[in-house]
Amino acid sequence: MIDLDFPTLHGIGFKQHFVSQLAAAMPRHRLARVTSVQRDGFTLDDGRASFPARCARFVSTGQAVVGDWVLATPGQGDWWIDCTLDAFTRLSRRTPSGSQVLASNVDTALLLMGLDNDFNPRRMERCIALVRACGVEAVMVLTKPDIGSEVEGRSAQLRQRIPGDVPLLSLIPAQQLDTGVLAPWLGAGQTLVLLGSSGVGKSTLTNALTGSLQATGGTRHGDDRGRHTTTARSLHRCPGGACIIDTPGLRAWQPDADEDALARSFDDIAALADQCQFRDCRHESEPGCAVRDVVDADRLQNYRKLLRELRRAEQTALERIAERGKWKVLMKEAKQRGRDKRGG
Ligand SMILES: Nc1nc2c(ncn2[C@@H]2O[C@H](COP(=O)(O)OP(=O)(O)OP(=O)(O)O)[C@@H](O)[C@H]2O)c(=O)[nH]1
Ligand SMILES: [Zn+2]
Repeated sequence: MIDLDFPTLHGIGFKQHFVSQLAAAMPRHRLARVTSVQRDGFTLDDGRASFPARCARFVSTGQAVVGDWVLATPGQGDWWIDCTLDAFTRLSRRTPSGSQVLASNVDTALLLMGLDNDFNPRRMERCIALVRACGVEAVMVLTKPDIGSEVEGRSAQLRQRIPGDVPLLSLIPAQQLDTGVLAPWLGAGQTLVLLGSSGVGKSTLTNALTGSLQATGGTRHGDDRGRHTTTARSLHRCPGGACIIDTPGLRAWQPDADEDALARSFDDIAALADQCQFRDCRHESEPGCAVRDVVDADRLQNYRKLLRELRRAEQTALERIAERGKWKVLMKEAKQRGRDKRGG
């Protein structure tokens, strides 16, 4: 077992959860957290100092991501990561080739969306589903209230659409007074990740909360899109003892969820569906539907779309081929019927 300096480690997000995994740790081991990942190495922080490290040959480089806790040993003038501790949350998204872990050991995700042209309730619903499927608390943060349009209408529209237990805040990331509303999530030992499109204000908010100086960028004229100023994820410490993970703007938000996890982000639909006249109601044109007239039509459509994507992603390549084959047969039969009709 190694000596653990709890107050120091707590300042960089260490939790009781990891203690049982340290039974086999050797005195030569240094316990530290990954604060950034480069092509050929990592930056670690043990609460006292930040230092570079590399992955020991038997540990795969992709294994440790920002937010992970690792055990490193010294050797040949470098620090080497021996193992990664099991995380209590792994924030991931689905990608065409499987899934990608964005950050580890995160308590809260601040989902930033601009009240300018960035505003997009469907994307926010996706984002909430993605975060909740990973067991991370979602908090919605609307930025650019000073330059956005229809600010009040848009905020009210979102409040109506997103699950009631997701807090919704609005702030200007650069203003100290504004960022005070985030205090409930910034307790010592907490880790937050900032997610949102490029240019929405993630790095500006990181700077305001940590007092550090991340590069920030402007937005493009005309469409308010960002310039992808941040290119890698990185973990920063706040003076109050919380950690913030800044991320580059994401374009694709594919929840890495199963149907149950997705349904939990749309639990208003599931609850109402219990009252539909037909148990297999698709909430389209069936009589006695309890969902259609109550749930926002666009929200319902978005849920269906997410469900379709998820089912498709869960299909194996063979199932997809079989499905295509089934369609081909059906099309052929339909064509034949057409020909028969014309012929006879
Ligand atoms: N007026 C106004 N400008 C803002 C607000 N939030 C962010 N900005 C500006 O928007 C620009 C982009 O902000 P960043 O913090 O770099 O955005 P980002 O989300 O980190 O962008 P990427 O690093 O590209 O992912 C900067 O010029 C900020 O000053 C806001 O609430 N109001
Ligand atoms: Zn129905």
